[in-house]
Amino acid sequence: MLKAVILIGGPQKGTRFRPLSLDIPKPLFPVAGLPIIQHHIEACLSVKELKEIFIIGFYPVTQIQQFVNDMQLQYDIPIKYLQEFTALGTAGCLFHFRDQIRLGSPDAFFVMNGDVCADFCLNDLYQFHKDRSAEAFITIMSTEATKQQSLNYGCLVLDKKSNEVTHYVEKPSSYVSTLINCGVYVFSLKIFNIIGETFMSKQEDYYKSNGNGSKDAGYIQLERDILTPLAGTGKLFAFPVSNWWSQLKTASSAIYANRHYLELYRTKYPERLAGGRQSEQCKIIPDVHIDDSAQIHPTAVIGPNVSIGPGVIIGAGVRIRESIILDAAVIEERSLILHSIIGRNSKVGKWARVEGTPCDPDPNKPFAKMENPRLFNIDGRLNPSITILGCSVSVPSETILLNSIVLPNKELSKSIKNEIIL
Ligand SMILES: Nc1nc2c(ncn2[C@@H]2O[C@H](COP(=O)(O)OP(=O)(O)O[C@H]3O[C@H](CO)[C@@H](O)[C@H](O)[C@@H]3O)[C@@H](O)[C@H]2O)c(=O)[nH]1
Repeated sequence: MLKAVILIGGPQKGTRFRPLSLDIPKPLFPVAGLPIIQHHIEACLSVKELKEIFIIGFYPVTQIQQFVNDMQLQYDIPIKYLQEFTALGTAGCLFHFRDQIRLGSPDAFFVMNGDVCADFCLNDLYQFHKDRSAEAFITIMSTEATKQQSLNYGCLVLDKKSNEVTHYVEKPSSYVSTLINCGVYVFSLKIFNIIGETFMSKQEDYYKSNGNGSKDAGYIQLERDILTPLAGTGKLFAFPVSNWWSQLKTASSAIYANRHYLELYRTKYPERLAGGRQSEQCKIIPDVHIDDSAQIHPTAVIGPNVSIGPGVIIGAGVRIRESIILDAAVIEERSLILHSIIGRNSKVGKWARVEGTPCDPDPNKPFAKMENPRLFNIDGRLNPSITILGCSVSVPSETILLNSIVLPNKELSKSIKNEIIL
């Protein structure tokens, strides 16, 4: 029997995802029509032996429980939200809830960062771990990145024959390896002994320092406190994959993830792609997901790589490409939406143009990943990015919004370019 844990952090995390995370916790932001972590749950369901899923984070229960209830109804598997009283770190939270994870003695459990998106190949990852179950405490799913981008991730050095991780450095300051940690793992239960030892030694340090230790003794980071010392001991392995994988840190990466999840639907869930009834309504350029309750005018042209949420209304002659339109948004006739996210309940008036700049990985660099730039560059100017309208924003007719971010509940009165409207 197997279990899975999805780590979602809390409201203080995911700041680069604002303003989209202002009215909805980032892990629940819809990409390709589903909350980000629902894609994780679906990946878990593809593993036959997997019998229970835990979502661990420090968001208030009220923000996550409805989603968990919906998932329980939709899928036939127990799913629980375990709330940390404070951030305990990526290993500290596993240790804190170890009794629940160990219950029923699973053979192993998956751990997945909630802020990655991928064509998760959990069955293959588990098979790899199982083949080494005598020695492996942890198997890390890993992938290649460029030399420069690898510095933003956990970097692994492998023994080529056995795939044992001989060296691990989290976000190194200079080049270590282009093989990076994807934030998806299989853990054996034995790992709790190792985390336990780290916990005890941190506690001792804390008491010795007379309570003046910098971090809470319960705060244990998986990457620095566990993976780094475990490398080279024969207990840490890596499973390199070449499937699509990306981090989901910024709003731009949501557009990128949207495109890839839609592409995966072609083989895994073709029924989620617009076609049949929807294609009779308007012109669809694949891949597109349209919620059944959306109303699309027959003369609109939608796609490629567009997701349209519940209750959205799209007027005559509207053109939408590479964008996410969230619940109950209204796009009035003849407007154009490119590389943008339109927040829930927002309204774009007639003949308006809402356009952003894509931040896709450089196609000329093999293994390039999404850049996740900060909002502002070193000159204090806004980095070009997708255009984002927070929830309940109103854009007047015949205006242009270019590379801009508009916070929730704003009523714009004119065109804007490279601006943040606070
Ligand atoms: N429950 C819980 N979750 C947490 C906590 N801290 C972080 N998380 C969650 O754990 C995941 C990792 O978050 P970060 O700590 O921000 O790490 P990172 O910069 O994303 O880097 C990690 O992921 C990379 C791959 O995306 C890895 O390459 C890197 O080595 C590392 O594991 C996120 O989903 C975040 O919400 C915590 O205290 N508690």
